[in-house]
Amino acid sequence: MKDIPMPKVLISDQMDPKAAEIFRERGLEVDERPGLSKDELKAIIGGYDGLAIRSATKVTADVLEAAPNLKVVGRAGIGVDNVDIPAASAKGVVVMNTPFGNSITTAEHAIALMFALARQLPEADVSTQAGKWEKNRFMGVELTAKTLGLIGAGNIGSIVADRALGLRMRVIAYDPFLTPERALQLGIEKVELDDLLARADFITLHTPLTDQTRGILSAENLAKTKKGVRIINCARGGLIDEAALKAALDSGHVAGAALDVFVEEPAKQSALFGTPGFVATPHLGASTTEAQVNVAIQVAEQIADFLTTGGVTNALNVPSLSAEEAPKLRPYMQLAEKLGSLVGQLEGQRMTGVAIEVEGAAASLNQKPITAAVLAGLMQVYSDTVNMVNAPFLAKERGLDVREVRHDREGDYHTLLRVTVTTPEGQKSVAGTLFANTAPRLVEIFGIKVEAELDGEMIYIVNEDAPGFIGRLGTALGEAGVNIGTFNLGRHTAGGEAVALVSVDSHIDGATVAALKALPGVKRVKPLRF
Ligand SMILES: NC(=O)C1=CN([C@@H]2O[C@H](COP(=O)(O)OP(=O)(O)OC[C@H]3O[C@@H](n4cnc5c(N)ncnc54)[C@H](O)[C@@H]3O)[C@@H](O)[C@H]2O)C=CC1
Ligand SMILES: O=C(O)CCC(=O)C(=O)O
Repeated sequence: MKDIPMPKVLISDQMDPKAAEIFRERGLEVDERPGLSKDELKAIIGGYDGLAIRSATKVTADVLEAAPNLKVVGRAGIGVDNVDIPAASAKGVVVMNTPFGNSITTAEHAIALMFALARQLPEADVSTQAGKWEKNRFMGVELTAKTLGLIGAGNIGSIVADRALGLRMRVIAYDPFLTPERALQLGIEKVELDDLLARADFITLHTPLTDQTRGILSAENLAKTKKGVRIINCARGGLIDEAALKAALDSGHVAGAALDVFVEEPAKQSALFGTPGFVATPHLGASTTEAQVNVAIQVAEQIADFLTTGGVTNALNVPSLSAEEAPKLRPYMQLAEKLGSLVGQLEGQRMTGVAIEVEGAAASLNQKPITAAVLAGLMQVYSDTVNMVNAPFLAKERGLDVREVRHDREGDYHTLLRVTVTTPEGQKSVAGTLFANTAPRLVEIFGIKVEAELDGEMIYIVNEDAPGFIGRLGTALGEAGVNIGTFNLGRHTAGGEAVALVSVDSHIDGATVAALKALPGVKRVKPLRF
């Protein structure tokens, strides 16, 4: 028996040693190579199944191009702006993050920077250590009873709110996705952006960088802030217009600004450096021992789960599938991929829509991975590098209308999966079940009942049901030197249209297809491969 190679993971950024420990404990090979240049990464990435990163490694389209074996990228942290997710999806690579492991730490950094601004701690420290003792220079402001404006009230923003309320601040938040119920639960006031800009004594940003949030603190919006406002950004560079912030600090409209993140990182130089009231840290938001242990453990567990069990947690481009669900769903996903592949091979690129129906026991399962598996089978007619990750994107790109239907009733089978495609001639459907809950079987093809395993090389034949046909078919295959494995037959009515699904031990070449087509009563011959 051939040995299955052990999956290999590359850790390409500085990461807590716990990550490598977990990979080894889970039976994976791991290399730790932080600080690689892009070319060095491209030169070695081809040998890895998994990549564990923080923010320094840039997983760009050309890095992905150099990684034919890569299956998963795991970000030990939250922001994935250093990963080209559309390119990863197109290549079938799962992208995961660890959305909670460093939230508390980052919220604490925002609070630390708020105190640093309120009491000018960095400048006071430099002055004092220079022997100046400038007690009168450093007059601060109290936080109690001040208004803190959160832009973004997700995981980190909510923790900042909680800590700020503990400091007896008033907290207002601008977040279009914050529900009034959640705001009430957090004890904060949901406001519009202009209201926040006008009212806040301190503003802290906690959104991802998107087309909607880029430059949310633009020159125009900075001008709407209260004179003397202090601004903190521990989220992403690019949320604030850095030139406009510099001007607002110089004019004294903004009393202080603390940035942990910059448009260009590493920020080795910036017009903001040296500006009075400006505080900078080098993207330290997540840099505590606790947070780094958390994210290292989480990312390693998630990557190891995926590579060893198929479990998918915190993925950004594929439906989640817990390590507990994965073994239960695996036979369904095999069945789904086979049915998708069957109908794709038979209908080619003419399909405009697909409906995926689950019935009986299958209806109680997470349907998203089943759908993705059907599409992975179906879309093989367009690309031979398709998998569950890129198939839904490919289907969308091709304008395929995908529908999911769930029937709680049980029909003839305790569990059934039906794939119906829309073609120029109408709807055509195939259905399958699991024997003994594990073995995928085709039970219906285009309205005809059959019972077949879809495996290896097969031939699909449509013929007129007439005596002697099976003998002639067997003879023709024998003359072509093709050995038959199994023979599965089905028909609408006696003497009507019949189908044969024949599994064979070797590839069916064009000459054999032609010989079968020449048999009396044969309407269609299509070699299949699973
Ligand atoms: N400095 C650092 O080291 C770290 C930075 N971060 C960054 O912090 C940011 C926030 O992280 P989380 O709170 O975990 O994310 P999250 O996804 O839990 O919260 C983001 C919030 O932003 C809101 N939002 C989205 N678009 C918005 C818009 N146009 N205007 C206002 N609000 C909007 C969302 O509704 C959501 O509530 C991310 O960009 C992340 O990358 C996270 C960890 C460490
Ligand atoms: O890994 C880091 O140090 C940065 C963390 C971060 O920015 C994030 O998790 O979004």
